Formats: sequence, C-alpha cells, structure tokens
Amino acid sequence: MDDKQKIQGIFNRIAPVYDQMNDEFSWGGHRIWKKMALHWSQAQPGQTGLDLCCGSGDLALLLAQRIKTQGQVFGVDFSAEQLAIAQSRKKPFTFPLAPISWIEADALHLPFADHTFDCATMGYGLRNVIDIPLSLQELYRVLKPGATAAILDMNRPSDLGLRRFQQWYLNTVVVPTAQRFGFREEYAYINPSLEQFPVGRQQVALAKTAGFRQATHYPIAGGMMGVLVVTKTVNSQQ
Ligand SMILES: C/C(=C\Cc1cc(O)c2ccccc2c1O)CCC[C@H](C)CCC[C@H](C)CCCC(C)C
Ligand SMILES: C[S@@+](CC[C@H](N)C(=O)[O-])C[C@H]1O[C@@H](n2cnc3c(N)ncnc32)[C@H](O)[C@@H]1O
Repeated sequence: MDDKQKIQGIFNRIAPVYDQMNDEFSWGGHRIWKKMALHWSQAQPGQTGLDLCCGSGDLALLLAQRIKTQGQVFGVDFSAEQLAIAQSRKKPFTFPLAPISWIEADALHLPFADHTFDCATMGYGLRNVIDIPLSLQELYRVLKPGATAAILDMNRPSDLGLRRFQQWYLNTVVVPTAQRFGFREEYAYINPSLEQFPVGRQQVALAKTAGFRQATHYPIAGGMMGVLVVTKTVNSQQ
C-alpha cells in the first residue's frame, strides 16, 4: 500500500466517527478555528469557492453559507466515505446556501481549469497530503488572480509548555479514546504527521515557492493550530 492509499484508508475508515471525535477532542474548538479560516478566505456572496480536502464538509458548508445562492462551492476530497458523510448532512435551513458540488478527486491533480476559483479553504488537509509543494502549486493554478486561500491546520506550538501539552493530550487522551472505537492506529498517525509538518515560516516559504507573492501564517489556539493565508497577486502571469 502506498502513502496515498494509507491516508485514503485512514479517512475512509474513521469517516463514521470523524465529526464526533473532532468535537469531543477539541471541545468544539475546531468549529471556531474553521470559522476563522472562512473569515481569512475573504469569501464573498456570488463567488465560486473551493474547499480542498473537504472531508465531511464542515468548511464547504461554511463557504456555501457565506457565498449564498448566487455563487457555487466545490468540495474536493479523495475519500469516498468522507464525501458520503458530507453529502448526507442536513443543510442548515436558516441560511440561503450556495449549491455545493462534492468532487472525489486528488488535491494533487485537481480536475479544474486554471484561474477557476475566487476563494478557497483547506481545513486540516495540507498536513495530510503526501506532496505539500505540489498541493500548493495546484491551489495556485486553480485560483483566479487576486483570489485568497486560507489553509488551516494543526501546528507544533513554539512554546515548549504548550508543545508538551499537545503531545501529552494526543498520546494520553486522543489515542486511547480513539482505541475504544477501534481507531488507535488511525489517531496515532496525528503526532508523527505533526512532527513532519513545516512550521509557520516554512509554510510561508513553500507558498512563495509555489508562486504566491502574498503569504502570511497566523498561529491560533496558542500555536497548536495555524492558518496560512495566501493571495495570488493580480499581475500573476503563471
Ligand atoms: C480537525 C482537527 C484536526 C485534523 C484531524 C482530525 C482527525 O480526527 C484526524 C484523525 C486521524 C488522522 C488525522 C486527523 C486529523 O488530521 C482538530 C480537532 C481534532 C484534534 C484531534 C484535536 C486536537 C486537540 C489539540 C491538540 C489540543 C486542544 C486543546 C483544547 C482542549 C481545545
Ligand atoms: C483531517 S481531514 C480534514 C477534513 C475537513 N477539511 C475538516 O476540516 O474536517 C483531511 C482530509 O484530507 C483528505 N485528503 C488527504 N489527502 C488528499 C488528497 N491528496 N486529495 C484529496 N483529499 C485528500 C482526506 O481524505 C481527509 O478527508
């Protein structure tokens, strides 16, 4: 099994408990952090928006609420089971939602033309793709000049105490709890994925190498999370 199949398998298997586990483990915090990413995406009504590595659809639904009925949203993920959860979710009737197209595809080979999207979000996807530079290149390619993307993920805090708390929490709370659901291996993957994930300034450098002239990393939740905000400048010829 190659790395892509390994990641796909993790998220296909945990799909039935993914949302519930995230709510429990983050005490609902992930929903706040996703709303922060939506804000930083600068999504506007009527736009065409992309949610990369959409999983069960949290951020795609937030984009659809913001973009409203005159626009459209595409949620992309290569996990069929995650997309099935996304498609089955009850839509919040309190908001006029943009239509959402759920696309099973690889973020490293997006099935969209250049310059398609006015805005994008990527929630906890960049750390899980097997080729971060290629993922950023693809994101750059499909964004329109002037478009902004907000890339939210877990990060290693620079503060040693918080870093030790994060490791302790993942090893002592998250993994043993996941084990009770039969998903020890799947959740034990998070810590090493964090170890290998570039820190904020490295994420900025990778974004600039991918072509983004504007890239800023915002640590949130004490640095345990972070949002990389990138903008494809208007005079981009690539
Ligand atoms: C949605 C979040 C992380 C992405 C993510 C979530 C998963 O369930 C996975 C399962 C298997 C492999 C990968 C992932 C994955 O990348 C954030 C919320 C879920 C986190 C597991 C919770 C992390 C909590 C913080 C380390 C500390 C929170 C402190 C405070 C108690 C709020
Ligand atoms: C931690 S989940 C995040 C899901 C959702 N964005 C959220 O905020 O909860 C990571 C998602 O990335 C997807 N993923 C990882 N690599 C991918 C790739 N190369 N192409 C498409 N999806 C990918 C996984 O299938 C999984 O659904």
